[in-house]
Amino acid sequence: MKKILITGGAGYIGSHTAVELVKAGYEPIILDDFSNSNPNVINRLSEILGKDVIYFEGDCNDKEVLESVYAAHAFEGVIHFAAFKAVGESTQFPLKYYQNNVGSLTVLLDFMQQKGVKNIVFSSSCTVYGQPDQLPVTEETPRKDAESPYGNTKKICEDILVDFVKSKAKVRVVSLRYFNPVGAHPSAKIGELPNGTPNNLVPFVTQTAAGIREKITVFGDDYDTVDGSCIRDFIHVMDLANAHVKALAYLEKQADCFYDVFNVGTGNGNSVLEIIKTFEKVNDLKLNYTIGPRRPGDVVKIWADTQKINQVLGWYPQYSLEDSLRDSWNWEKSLSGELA
Ligand SMILES: NC(=O)c1ccc[n+]([C@@H]2O[C@H](COP(=O)([O-])OP(=O)(O)OC[C@H]3O[C@@H](n4cnc5c(N)ncnc54)[C@H](O)[C@@H]3O)[C@@H](O)[C@H]2O)c1
Ligand SMILES: O=c1ccn([C@@H]2O[C@H](COP(=O)(O)OP(=O)(O)O[C@H]3O[C@H](CO)[C@@H](O)[C@H](O)[C@H]3O)[C@@H](O)[C@H]2O)c(=O)[nH]1
Repeated sequence: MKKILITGGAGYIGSHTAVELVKAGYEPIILDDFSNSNPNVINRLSEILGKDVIYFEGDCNDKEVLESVYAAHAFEGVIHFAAFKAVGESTQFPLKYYQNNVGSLTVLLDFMQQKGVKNIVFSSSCTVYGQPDQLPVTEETPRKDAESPYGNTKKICEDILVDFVKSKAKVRVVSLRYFNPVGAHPSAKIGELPNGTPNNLVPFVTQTAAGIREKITVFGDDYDTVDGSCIRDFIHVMDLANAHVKALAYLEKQADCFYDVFNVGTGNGNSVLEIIKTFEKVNDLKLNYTIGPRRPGDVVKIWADTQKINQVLGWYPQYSLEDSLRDSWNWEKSLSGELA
C-alpha cells in the first residue's frame, strides 16, 4: 500500500481525507501536534475505518520528527494540511503564522528532496483571489494582495512551490484552492472542532441551533447580491477530501518538476441567508438570527469555476448543500464532552 504522509491529519480536512485515502487503497500516515485538534480524532478514525490508524504526535517543522516518521514509514507522497488558520489571530501574531505555515512548507520540501519523495498536495485557499473582479473565478483569475497574514501565507506558499519546481527540483506539486468546506463525515464521528467562539458561518449556525450561542448575526444584508448577504461556494468536506485522492493519482502520472493548481468548490454560490434558510429547512428547526453590520474585510461574493478540476482530475462533487448542512448538524448533535 502506498504510504502518504498527512501533516495536520487529525484536523478537520485532514481527518476526512484520511478516510478517503484508505478507501482508495492508500495508507495514511498522520503527523499532527494536536495544536488545533483532539487526539480522540484518531480513535474516531479507527472506528470509521475498522482498523488502526498510523499516527505520530509531533511538529512538522521539526526535521528530526520527519526523520523518525520516515524511518518507520517511508512515505511516497505528502498532503500538507498542517497550518494555523485563524484569520483574526494572524493579524495579531503574524510571525506565528509565517513561522508555522510558511516555515513548515520549506522544511518539508527540503526533507522531501533529501529523501526523493516527489509528490505533494498543498492546502491553498480561494482567499488568494481576494475580492475578485469577475465571477466565477478560474485558476487564471489574478491573485490579489492578501487581506491578512494568514491569507498571505497561502500566497507565499504557492509562490515557494512554483519557485521550487522552477529550480528543477524533482518534485510534482498540486495546490488545491479550497472554497468553503462545510459538513462532516456522514457517520458524525468526525467533523470540524472550532476552538472557542467560531469565526466561520456554519459552525456558528450549528452552535446556535444547539443553544451554545444565543443567536447568529448575519454580517450585512445590504451588499449587491441576490438578498444583500455575502455569497460563498460551500463544499462538503468529503468531496474536498476526495479531491486530494484525485490530485495524488494525477501527480503519480506526471514527470518531475511539475506544478498545477485547481479550484475545489461546487461551482455554486449561496448567500449567508440561503444557508440559514436551507439549514432550517433540512433540519426542521428555527434559528435565532439577526442582521448586523458588515464584517470588515469580507469578500462580497465568490464562487469557483470548476471546469479545470472536473475535466483534468475527473472530480465532481457528490454531496449537495442540503447534505452538507444535515451532516454539520448531525455532527454538532453528536459532540460530547469527549471531543468538544
Ligand atoms: N477550513 C477552511 O475553511 C480552509 C479553507 C482553505 C484552506 N484551508 C487550509 O487547509 C488546511 C487544513 O485546514 P483545517 O480546516 O483542516 O484546519 P485544522 O486546524 O482543523 O487542521 C490543521 C491541523 O494541523 C495541525 N497542525 C498545525 N500546525 C502543525 C504543525 N506545525 N505540526 C503538526 N501539526 C500541526 C493542527 O493540530 C490541526 O490538527 C490548512 O492549511 C488551512 O489553512 C482551510
Ligand atoms: O457569524 C457569522 C459568521 C460568518 N458570517 C458570514 O458568512 C460568510 C462566510 O464567512 P466565513 O465562514 O468566515 O468564511 P470566509 O469569510 O469565506 O472565510 C473562510 O473561508 C476562506 C476560503 O476557504 C478561508 O480562506 C478563510 O480562512 C476562512 O475563514 C461571510 O460573508 C461572513 O460575513 C456571518 O454572517 N455571521
